[in-house]
Amino acid sequence: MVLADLGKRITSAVSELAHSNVVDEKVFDGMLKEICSALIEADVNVKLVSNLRKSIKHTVNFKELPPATNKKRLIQKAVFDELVKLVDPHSEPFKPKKGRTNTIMFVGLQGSGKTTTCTKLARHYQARGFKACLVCADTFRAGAFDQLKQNATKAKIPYYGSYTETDPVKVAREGVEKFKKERFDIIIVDTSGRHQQEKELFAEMVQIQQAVKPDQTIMVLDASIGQAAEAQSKAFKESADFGAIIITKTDGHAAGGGAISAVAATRTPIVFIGTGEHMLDLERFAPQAFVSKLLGMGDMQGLVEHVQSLKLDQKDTMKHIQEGIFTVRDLRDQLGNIMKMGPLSKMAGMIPGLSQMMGDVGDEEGSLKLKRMIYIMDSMTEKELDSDGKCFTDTPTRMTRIARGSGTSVREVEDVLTQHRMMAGMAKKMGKGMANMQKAGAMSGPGRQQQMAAMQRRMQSMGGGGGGGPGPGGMPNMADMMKMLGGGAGGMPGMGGAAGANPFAGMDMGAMMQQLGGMMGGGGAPNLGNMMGGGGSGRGRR
Ligand SMILES: Nc1nc2c(ncn2[C@@H]2O[C@H](COP(=O)(O)OP(=O)(O)OP(=O)(O)O)[C@@H](O)[C@H]2O)c(=O)[nH]1
Repeated sequence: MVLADLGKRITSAVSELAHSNVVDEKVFDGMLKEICSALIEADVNVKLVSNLRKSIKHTVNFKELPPATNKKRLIQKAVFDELVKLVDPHSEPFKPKKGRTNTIMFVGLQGSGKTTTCTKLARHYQARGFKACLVCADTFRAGAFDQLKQNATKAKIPYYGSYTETDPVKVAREGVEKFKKERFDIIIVDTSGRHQQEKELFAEMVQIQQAVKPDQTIMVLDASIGQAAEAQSKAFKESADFGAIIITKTDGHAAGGGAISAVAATRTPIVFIGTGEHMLDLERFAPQAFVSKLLGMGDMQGLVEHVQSLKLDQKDTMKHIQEGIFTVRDLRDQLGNIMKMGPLSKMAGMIPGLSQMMGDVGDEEGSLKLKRMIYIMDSMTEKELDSDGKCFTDTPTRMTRIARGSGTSVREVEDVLTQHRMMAGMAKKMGKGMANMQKAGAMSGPGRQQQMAAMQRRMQSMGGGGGGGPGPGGMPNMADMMKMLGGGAGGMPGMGGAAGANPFAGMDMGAMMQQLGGMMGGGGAPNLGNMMGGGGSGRGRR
């Protein structure tokens, strides 16, 4: 994604400033210049870039800074805030409510990804307990209904459309009426793609809008639209006043800045971004998290949401970890879950600092490695899987048997077992941490308050706002744990600051990175844990 290159350039301009001994106006101007040319090259509208530059200069007001000010921090914060402003129109998007019909209509240029995104969005709401369905009002493109039907069937979403009716307004009206009667919460209407010049098609779009009276109209924009975005989105806005934007294909090679500029041109919020062709490749867009991710500072909230939406079965493993146990089977289940989460590069983008450090370890290489690890564990006996791994050190011939059975090498089997040992060690510490937490939960009076306050402080020291801390007694889930690891979502993340100390000694961000780095054969990313400032235990090979 070229947006990532933009992020890297901005991050490097800012960190150059952070590393220079003297921060004078010349250094500051140099940084601003680099940021602005990076934005312009990424197709962000020139006028917007110029405004951003003025705003940063105005906020920092270099000449009048008192000598004691922490200039670096002030400048970093100003850059972060202005980038957020660039993608934040300060208007709340529509939020669908359960128990009533919410009609959403999609509009956009031909081939922008409307049909695909309609299904992604329906699936998104379905996964969150809404009764969702799709209506195909694209009678213009041959095959449009078939495409929607195929997508909807795959995602198990009810749909409506017609092979014979040529009037899209009629199809849209009939579809919405039918699903309203059937008490669907979310009805998504897909319309045909059109060009700014096609007057009749624009008129037709308005007629559909009048017929179905959508609660929200969403414009779909392809990230590759470039500088044309402003004119196109304005043309749509004038005809069908849309209230939200979804940018698709942000995983492609487009600069993406044009689509970002459309937000400012129409003062409309981006609600989601499409990050791939798969049904699950839809991410909720939040200005702060987006900029945070763009600058390689991660998006823990996004990660938590993503993990929650997958509804992974973590019960057994979580129960084990709570007890300080981690079996070989737990490792296999966790790796299986990681594979479900989608490309590693996507996950890495959400974890602070990881995408930059992952370097050249490609998705393919990473997932091949994971698959081989799973093959290895699939060749183990049930007893071996449920063990703590000691049986392999006691009888090393087991490793030869497994290597042969899985078509891998003894060295790879050893690697899996090393990985398991490290995670088991972490689980043990984690188990102790949980036990302490439960003790604090069971306590009453000032003792409990003290313990809880101490825990809260430790979490806050990890860099984020801290989200109120874990509930006492209740079983934590993977998402909660990730929240703890990332220091909770919300709050301004420290620019360039990696996660710091950790509530469970040894189980820290650094260690987790090391695990991920290790799993992917992170030869190119040595000692990720230490680089992150965490105290990971080091990945040793026997
Ligand atoms: N890589 C990637 N491809 C996407 C994304 N969203 C959609 N696509 C692809 O873009 C192509 C066009 O998508 P469609 O959904 O058919 O586009 P459309 O806007 O409905 O097309 P019209 O009906 O002609 O207007 C398809 O091949 C999709 O798989 C995305 O976020 N990333």
